[in-house]
Amino acid sequence: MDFKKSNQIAILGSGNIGLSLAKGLAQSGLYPASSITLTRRNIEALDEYKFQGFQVSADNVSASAQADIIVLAVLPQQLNQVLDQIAGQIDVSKHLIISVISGVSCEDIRNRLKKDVQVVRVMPNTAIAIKQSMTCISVGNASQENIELVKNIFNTVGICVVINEELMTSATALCACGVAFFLRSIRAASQGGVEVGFHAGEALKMAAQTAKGAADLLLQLASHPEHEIDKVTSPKGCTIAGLNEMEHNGFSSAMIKGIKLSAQKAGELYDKD
Ligand SMILES: NC(=O)C1=CN([C@@H]2O[C@H](COP(=O)(O)OP(=O)(O)OC[C@H]3O[C@@H](n4cnc5c(N)ncnc54)[C@H](OP(=O)(O)O)[C@@H]3O)[C@@H](O)[C@H]2O)C=CC1
Ligand SMILES: O=C(O)[C@@H]1CCC=N1
Repeated sequence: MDFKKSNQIAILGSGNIGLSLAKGLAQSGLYPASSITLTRRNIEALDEYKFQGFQVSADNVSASAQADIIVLAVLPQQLNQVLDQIAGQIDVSKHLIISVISGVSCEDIRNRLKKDVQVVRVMPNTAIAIKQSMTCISVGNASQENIELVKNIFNTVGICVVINEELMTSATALCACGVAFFLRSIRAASQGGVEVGFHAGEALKMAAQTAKGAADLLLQLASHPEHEIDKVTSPKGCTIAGLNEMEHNGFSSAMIKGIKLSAQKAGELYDKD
């Protein structure tokens, strides 16, 4: 029997990232909707997912008892209550816990559960819904078999890398918050496009495809951004005029400072007590 497909997953906290993960997993075919239980307190908000074949529940305890993999996807400030609820159901010989929660270490989770259960920390982004996530994983105390299982899951819904746990808050800023940062820059480009003559809808589509092409130049050619920029900037041309104007206004500096602040904030989201 295929080990992975035999697993049941419970996603405790089915909000933005929990549902994005559920969609990506179901789309990938690795876990059918029927093998995924989605929980939240307001389950009426999950009606659409119930209709699609996911199991939905407001009961974290029974969802955890039935699952092999428990995904923690509530806000950091909601975590302790959930851990206290499910602690009694955790079976260290069966359960694997995957936490997507920012700023909470694997050790924090084990300490709260008072159990030496296997905990892996992952940082996906919302592009997981379309199998395009950049996901960072820190393996905690997981067995090699479970590490391979988690890597397989997150490689199926995007690309994953294993990193040291102390870099997880940095990964949160760069890769998870990063979706918002790049989206805002695409939105700003489209607003510039409107200023120079395009309707909003067409400007957004043109800006998004341009951003996608630029990213693919780096990913597909393993190229450096400045190398590709040099090819665009004709001498005395309009690209360098626009680019330098952006830099005079702090374009790179704003992105760097924003990522630094996000990473710092990511480390301050959880109150252990
Ligand atoms: N959004 C993102 O892009 C990413 C978020 N993260 C992390 O994922 C976590 C969730 O973030 P996000 O999805 O944005 O937040 P959301 O607020 O969208 O989702 C949290 C969900 O948890 C549910 N919830 C709250 N309390 C409970 C409970 N006791 N039992 C079950 N469900 C509960 C809420 O629903 P209800 O109120 O109905 O219970 C809500 O749907 C955070 O820790 C964040 O740091 C990580 C990577 C990316
Ligand atoms: O904004 C947040 O706190 C969460 C963590 C990463 C993305 N969203």
